[in-house]
Amino acid sequence: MTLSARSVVWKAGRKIIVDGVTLKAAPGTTLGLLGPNGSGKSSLIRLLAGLRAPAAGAVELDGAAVGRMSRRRLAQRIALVEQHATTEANVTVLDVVRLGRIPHRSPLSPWTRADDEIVERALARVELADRQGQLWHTLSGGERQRVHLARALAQEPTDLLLDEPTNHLDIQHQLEILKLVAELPVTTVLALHDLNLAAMFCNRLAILKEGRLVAEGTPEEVLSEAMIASVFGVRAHVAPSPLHGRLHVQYLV
Ligand SMILES: Nc1ncnc2c1ncn2[C@@H]1O[C@H](COP(=O)(O)OP(=O)(O)OP(=O)(O)O)[C@@H](O)[C@H]1O
Repeated sequence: MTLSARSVVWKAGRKIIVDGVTLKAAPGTTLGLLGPNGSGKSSLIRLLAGLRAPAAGAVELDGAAVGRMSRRRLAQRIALVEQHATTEANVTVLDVVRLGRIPHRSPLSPWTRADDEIVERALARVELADRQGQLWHTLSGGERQRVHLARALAQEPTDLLLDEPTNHLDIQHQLEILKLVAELPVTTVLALHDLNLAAMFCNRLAILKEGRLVAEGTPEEVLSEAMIASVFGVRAHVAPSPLHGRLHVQYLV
């Protein structure tokens, strides 16, 4: 439930990509990772998911080193949706979402009615219940993204890691998916580019620049005009929205 990175370093060859990041996602938090292209968001998410071993530091889940947990145990706890998540061509939507149940079943345990219900619920949550039989390769980019989120929901994780989960979605689905994710009773870490959506749906934000964590806190603590100028090189006006009260960023070009 508490996923944390302690002084985590990851290198590609000799180049330092994630540079000593210390970060904790408290239970139930929706933590947004923000930063320019190439700042290390995806790399950090893969470290948190246990897909990569840090060159230094540690990633822990409830105090246990993620690197020492079995793949199966890890998959029972952490679900990951990657930025360019793909899957084999000749499978249906239902096949993909059913994959989410694999970590919870042993080779000898039969598929149960409960598994069916979990899969159906996950599909309904992303509004694709009526597409169960459609072939994966015929889906649009946004539909694929929603199917992968449904697969992650069917996994019933305690911790959900999402790399740009809205990049292919129309605005209605961006809002719906982020609302759904923010309301889930799980810890979520998600990489986002849209500062306004981050302010609306995340309780905490972590800002990366050149692999380093340069700010962490509530949107109100972190999303300042000075931070946007220094990290993103963009002038902006930041003020609470009179409509919904969350911070609203307007860019000045
Ligand atoms: N396996 C690798 N080999 C070499 N360089 C890599 C590797 N993986 C990542 N990088 C580099 O590390 C940097 C960070 O990449 P990463 O994908 O983590 O950034 P990001 O913040 O998610 O970017 P974006 O917003 O563009 O998705 C980039 O410069 C990338 O080219």
